[in-house]
Amino acid sequence: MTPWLFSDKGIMCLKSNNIIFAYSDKMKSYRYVGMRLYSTSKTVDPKEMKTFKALAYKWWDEQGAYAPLHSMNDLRVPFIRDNLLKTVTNHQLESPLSGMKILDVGCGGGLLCEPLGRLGALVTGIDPLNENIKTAQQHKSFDPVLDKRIQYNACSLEDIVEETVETFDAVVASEVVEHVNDLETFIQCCCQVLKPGGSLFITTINKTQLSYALGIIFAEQIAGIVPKGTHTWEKFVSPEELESLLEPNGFLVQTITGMLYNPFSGYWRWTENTSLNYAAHAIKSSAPVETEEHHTKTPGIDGQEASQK
Ligand SMILES: CC(C)=CCC/C(C)=C/CC/C(C)=C/CC/C(C)=C/CC/C(C)=C/CC/C(C)=C/CC/C(C)=C/CC/C(C)=C/CC/C(C)=C/CC/C(C)=C/Cc1cc(C(=O)O)cc(O)c1O
Ligand SMILES: C[S@@+](CC[C@H](N)C(=O)[O-])C[C@H]1O[C@@H](n2cnc3c(N)ncnc32)[C@H](O)[C@@H]1O
Ligand SMILES: [Mg+2]
Repeated sequence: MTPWLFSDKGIMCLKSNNIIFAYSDKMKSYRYVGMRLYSTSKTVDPKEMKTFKALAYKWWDEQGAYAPLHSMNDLRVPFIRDNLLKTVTNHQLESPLSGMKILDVGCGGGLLCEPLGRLGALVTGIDPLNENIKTAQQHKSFDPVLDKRIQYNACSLEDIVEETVETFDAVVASEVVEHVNDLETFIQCCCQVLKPGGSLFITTINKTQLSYALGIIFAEQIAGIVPKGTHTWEKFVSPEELESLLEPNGFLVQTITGMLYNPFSGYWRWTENTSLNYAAHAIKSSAPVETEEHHTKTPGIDGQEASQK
């Protein structure tokens, strides 16, 4: 990673712990400028960061604003585990994901990192918002086993892509893609950090009239299941749009299946109906991507792709 920022204060250097320094020609040294509040990048929307910052210390309140994400673990943890186990020949019963490296992008307070760590996986959780990562760090530190298996980093996906090319067996982006800018770049980065044959797991909200009525009007304005202003319907992603981004960017879609939230019980169930929430599993193709012109393309970011006849 080259942690350089360019600003009206000259070239600034981002050191670890998100502390920003600026180089002073006069003093011939770096001086402290301040703390970075969230990672800026092509895929991070500053408006979204403001929304999430307001709730950054509420992640582990099981009855609070993130209650539906706590109960979603009943579906998404077995979904990830079982699909990953299809790719291995044998596994330990007690820690079936032992040895697997998982990247949880947009991990928030670590609600999904922790159960994946308990299944034996080595989990890297990243989130652009410092406050989320602080909450996640603090929570895992209560459990010495998880403390070793999980590492957190306050950064965007683009920040780590260069140093983690083909590193992970799985990338998870749960309830994240409807909050990102430039979804294609986001998907391309997911592809780059995955090993060939690695798995991408996405859960999100479909872009339908029903998701507007129930996901925004009902869930936010009427029932208060999700805080007001959490979601913007225009940013919702349909399974068709997701597939149309995954397939040309090096993925083979395996499964797309619906999830239905029962607001009375607070629990989720699987359904064939994908008109509200859904989960997707795609595998990074081992072969290079074929483009329309029959050129061989290696997926890259910012349109930097190797092309050969
Ligand atoms: C205009 C207006 C108000 C219309 C509403 C009228 C109305 C209530 C119509 C109901 C129609 C209906 C029942 C449709 C269901 C469609 C369907 C697929 C039916 C299947 C039938 C079936 C199998 C039923 C089984 C029994 C069951 C489960 C019954 C419940 C039915 C029901 C009422 C379903 C609606 C559930 C609901 C309110 C869904 C909201 C959808 C949604 C997108 C919620 C977001 C949930 C979420 C991901 C929360 C986590 C989260 C995320 C974020 C973030 O930033 O992303 C932030 C947070 O704080 C979070 O908590
Ligand atoms: C609804 S929360 C989901 C948290 C976690 N994945 C879970 O399910 O418990 C969305 C998270 O995505 C993060 N996020 C928003 N935009 C992002 C982006 N462009 N890249 C990575 N994470 C992002 C937010 O900071 C927030 O923590
Ligand atoms: Mg969301």
